[in-house]
Amino acid sequence: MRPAAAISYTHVTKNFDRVVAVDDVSLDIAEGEFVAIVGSSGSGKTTLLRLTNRLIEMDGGTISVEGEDIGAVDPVALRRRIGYVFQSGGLFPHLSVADNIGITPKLLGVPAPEITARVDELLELVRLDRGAHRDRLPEALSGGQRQRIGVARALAARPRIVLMDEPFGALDPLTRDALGEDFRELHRKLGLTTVMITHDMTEAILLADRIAVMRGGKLLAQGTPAELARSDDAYVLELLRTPRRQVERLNTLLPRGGGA
Ligand SMILES: Nc1ncnc2c1ncn2[C@@H]1O[C@H](COP(=O)(O)OP(=O)(O)OP(=O)(O)O)[C@@H](O)[C@H]1O
Repeated sequence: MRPAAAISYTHVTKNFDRVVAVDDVSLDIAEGEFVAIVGSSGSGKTTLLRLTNRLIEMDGGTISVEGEDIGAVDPVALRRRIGYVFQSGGLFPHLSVADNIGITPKLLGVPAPEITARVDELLELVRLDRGAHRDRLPEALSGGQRQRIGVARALAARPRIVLMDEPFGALDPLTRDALGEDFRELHRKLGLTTVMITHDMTEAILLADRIAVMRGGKLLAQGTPAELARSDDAYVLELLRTPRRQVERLNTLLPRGGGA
């Protein structure tokens, strides 16, 4: 028997007025899997993620998380079981780094000394120096540091599932690469199930086990990069052509055997 999916979407639909934001999407995400959702702006990626932890409610279909229909789970309890990393960190500007990271444990009534220890542990996990960062406000951090704090905050209540909405999109390429690699390692080390939205097919191929492609609210295709390459959908193939073209151009333009 196959193990229960960590997240299972069955015929999920969400409308906003006359827009069908998510249109009959069915997708299973296995425990421990890293899945990237790729698609252009407005294809329904964020809506699908927000339906998963009941930030918004669906109009049709079902979603189950760890075998439980989310309709039967209290939304607040559900959100504590699922970490969420927002596009640009989504940190509270008036709270220090430590208070941002510790906010969920605080709401859960964890005693202050335990929160302090957990914050330190999380800062270490996301590779930020505790002394230098604990008491800073988000405005005093770089974009990459803010995203690291966003990841630490999402992990504070020890979720087994993490949803990430274009977490590395606004970063310079080197920081983006480093953070992506670091998160992939955290995903492995902590045994997480991760769903990450990205516009960038190269990032999806490099980080995810499996890629789901959305367009106009529909799930067009899903599979490993090699499986997607065998798709007969023109849009999916076009998405895959971009990373290949980049590699070919880089191979032409960058002399091999140098520093790069
Ligand atoms: N709260 C809302 N009210 C009305 N329409 C909405 C709302 N949220 C999303 N939509 C619409 O639903 C569709 C899907 O939006 P969604 O944000 O899920 O796309 P996306 O793929 O995440 O886009 P992006 O990559 O730009 O974040 C879009 O047409 C959007 O305008």
